[in-house]
Amino acid sequence: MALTVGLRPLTRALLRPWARVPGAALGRPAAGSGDGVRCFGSPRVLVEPDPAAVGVAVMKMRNPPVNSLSLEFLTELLISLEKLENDKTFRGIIITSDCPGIFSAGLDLLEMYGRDPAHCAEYWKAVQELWLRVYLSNLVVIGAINGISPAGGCLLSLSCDYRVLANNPKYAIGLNETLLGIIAPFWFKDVLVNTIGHRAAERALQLGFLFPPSDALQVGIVDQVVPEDQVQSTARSVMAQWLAIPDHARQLTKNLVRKPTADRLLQQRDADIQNFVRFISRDSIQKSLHVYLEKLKQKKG
Ligand SMILES: CCCCC/C=C\C/C=C\CCC/C=C/C(=O)SCCNC(=O)CCNC(=O)[C@H](O)C(C)(C)COP(=O)(O)OP(=O)(O)OC[C@H]1O[C@@H](n2cnc3c(N)ncnc32)[C@H](O)[C@@H]1OP(=O)(O)O
Repeated sequence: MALTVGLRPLTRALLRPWARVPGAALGRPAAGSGDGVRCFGSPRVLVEPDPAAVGVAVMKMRNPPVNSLSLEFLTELLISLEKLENDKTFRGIIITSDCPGIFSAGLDLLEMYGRDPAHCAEYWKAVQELWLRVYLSNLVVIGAINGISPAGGCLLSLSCDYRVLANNPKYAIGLNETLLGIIAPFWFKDVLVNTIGHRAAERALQLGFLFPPSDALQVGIVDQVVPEDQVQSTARSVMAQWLAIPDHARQLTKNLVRKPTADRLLQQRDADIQNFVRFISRDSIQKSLHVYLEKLKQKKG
């Protein structure tokens, strides 16, 4: 899937061979990777082969303070995902967070507030790309959700094949866009409907539900809820179960199930970008984002 078509110099620069990132070339331990484990990645994304599971990589999101999906962060995630897809030694990825208490705070609001249409278009293209890359991945993708996961963070989780959530009441998950005065685009909606059903999705989307773990399990937005210190080990054991299936049969089946949903976006990506730019540029929407960002600041007292 072409990554750099239509992207501006900034993003193309970021997409240059990731090995530019000091110490992060494949095979050399990246800074802070500890005991020389062969890993790679970039400043905001650390990818480590799982020492206990052959063919499995753990992708740690580390864009402090809240793993908000900025354009740079999205680009680094895309680069790491592409490398894993192209490295045939990997069959599965566990996506998790290195930011305590937060899986991902979702899309970076500052990429959508006070930005010109060209930037918003570039940003939305990267958001689309991340979803398509994860949702259609040939790898087994398991979300080890070790923190709160609103909106874009929930979409990332829903795009995995399986979701393990830590049993911490603070770690709510959901598409809460209406609480910000905005909306989830149709492909966010489609993935939620596919996961929890039409009526539950309709209610959750309109009310901007953030489901605490027990409710998230009950409605089906996650597959398992476990004690916080068992999230990674549970993700690893589920991965082993999924990797016991022959890759080609599992990949063909995943594609059979997911391609119609992905095609709805693939057939209208430019129109979706234009719709996003028109919508997000509305004065009323910009005002809503301003109010929400102010609330976040006031929350800190
Ligand atoms: C009719 C046609 C329609 C066409 C439609 C087309 C498209 C649809 C249109 C738009 C699509 C939008 C889809 C949007 C998806 C999203 O993901 S929007 C983001 C939603 N995220 C949230 O609501 C989470 C907001 N954050 C929080 O609730 C909290 O920060 C927290 C994650 C619970 C963490 O709390 P805490 O640990 O207390 O940390 P702080 O709140 O203090 O935050 C630390 C700093 O991080 C900043 N921040 C937090 N979240 C974000 C974010 N998402 N983006 C940017 N920045 C964020 C926060 O402001 C703090 O910054 P400072 O330290 O104050 O600088």
